[in-house]
Amino acid sequence: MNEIAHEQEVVAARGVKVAFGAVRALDGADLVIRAGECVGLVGHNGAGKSTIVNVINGGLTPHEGTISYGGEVAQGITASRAHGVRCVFQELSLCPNLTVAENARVMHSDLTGTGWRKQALALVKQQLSDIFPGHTIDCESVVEDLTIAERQMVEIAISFGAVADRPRLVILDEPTSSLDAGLAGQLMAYVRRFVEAGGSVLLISHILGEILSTSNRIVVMKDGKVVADKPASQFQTRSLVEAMGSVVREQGSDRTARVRTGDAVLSKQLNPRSDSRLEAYAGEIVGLAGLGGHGQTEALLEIYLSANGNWWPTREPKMAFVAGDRGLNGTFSLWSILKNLSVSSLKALSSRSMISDGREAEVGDRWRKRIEIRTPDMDNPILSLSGGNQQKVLFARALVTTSKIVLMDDPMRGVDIGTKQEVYEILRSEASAGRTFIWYSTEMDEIRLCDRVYVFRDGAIAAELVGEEITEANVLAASFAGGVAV
Ligand SMILES: Nc1ncnc2c1ncn2[C@@H]1O[C@H](COP(=O)(O)OP(=O)(O)OP(=O)(O)O)[C@@H](O)[C@H]1O
Repeated sequence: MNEIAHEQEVVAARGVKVAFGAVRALDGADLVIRAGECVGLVGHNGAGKSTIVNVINGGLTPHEGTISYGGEVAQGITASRAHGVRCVFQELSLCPNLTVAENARVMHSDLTGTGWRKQALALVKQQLSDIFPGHTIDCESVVEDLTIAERQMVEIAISFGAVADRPRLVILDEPTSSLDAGLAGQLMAYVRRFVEAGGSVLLISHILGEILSTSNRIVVMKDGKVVADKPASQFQTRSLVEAMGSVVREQGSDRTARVRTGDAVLSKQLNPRSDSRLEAYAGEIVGLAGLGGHGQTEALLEIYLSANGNWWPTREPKMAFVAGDRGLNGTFSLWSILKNLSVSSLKALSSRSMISDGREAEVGDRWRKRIEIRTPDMDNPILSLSGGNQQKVLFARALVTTSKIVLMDDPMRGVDIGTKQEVYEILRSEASAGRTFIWYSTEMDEIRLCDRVYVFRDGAIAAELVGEEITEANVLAASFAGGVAV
């Protein structure tokens, strides 16, 4: 590869400061990205990663510091686009009421003329097949009919696509948060090919394995500053976690020893066409695994609706639900952080139909400390929180209820490793106290924490794994037709 091209600076942010009221989102951060490299960007929730992305992408003007593209100081979205910067945002940004091809047109303004629709269709199809060979997305469908994983794939494909000018830097903010391991692997392989051909990628992820295996260089942010910037080969998981300011904890293996007692607290026939019955017992953590989009979310929704069909709030709801697609069905975007947290327990926080402000604030304060929701004030709007911190609020919302069963739809999307470890411990202690969790996860590390796992394939349960049978090999074998779990 050309050594000069390697050294070429695509984007440089120097001494960048951005404040939102009292919050210093960026406090003098420096980030340089050169041609032909994948830079991994990691840091705790609220460290400033999405903010620096917005600055580089030209959507946010820094209060101090400079941005240069190819050595030329400039600002704004037009300048960043002109220099080949593309961004796949953490909160996906496709227009839901347009088709996949129409969304490609929105992103690529040079798709013009009478044949633009055909061209757009060809562009996305080609790009999707290059990145995710074997995908089954219909590019003529309207985006709101796609699953969250498919939307993520489409947005990635559109960003890497080239019409007149090729992308020079593609920023991927949590690109695999909704993708299963197979799709995530395909994307990481494509990133490596793109970088080898001279392109640049800024990869933000809380899944440290993919950062370590894909990046050439890793930048660690903490509290709005860059605290480490070294070749990826000089980091291992432990040193990376420590650089982020967290502590690596050993995962206990006691979950495998759990003995089922009493009657099932949940027993549900899922798919009338098959004999898929999902059961759960008090104190169990039941995992739903398999390739993404094979019916796990639908199963959770079916279970939830069968218990809460009338939608009336009750003092002791039987089940709570942690949404994975927080933008679509998780957060109330015009409400405060506190109201978003307390909305599922209003009955319990009220006396004589009046909500007790004091009790609500006390609950908010307790959970803010327990899972470190990073905000100076719980009355701030929910959208003032970083993505991972919003997800923590949704998690707290479910745990605050007295529900005996908690359904979780891939709830750790974008949550940092320190908090994840905290949440895993909360799950264990709540399960020991008799709560039941039914947990769909796209991460194998989380599936391993479960007592029992149902592997889904084509909308039905393909296998049930217990204790030591819960291995990646068995989950993968059961995920594909013809595979046999041992
Ligand atoms: N529009 C906003 N208004 C107020 N505060 C904001 C706004 N956007 C970001 N912040 C704050 O700036 C800080 C940095 O947020 P940012 O989204 O950059 O973090 P992050 O590192 O991307 O976190 P995550 O891993 O959770 O995505 C956070 O404390 C966040 O609450």
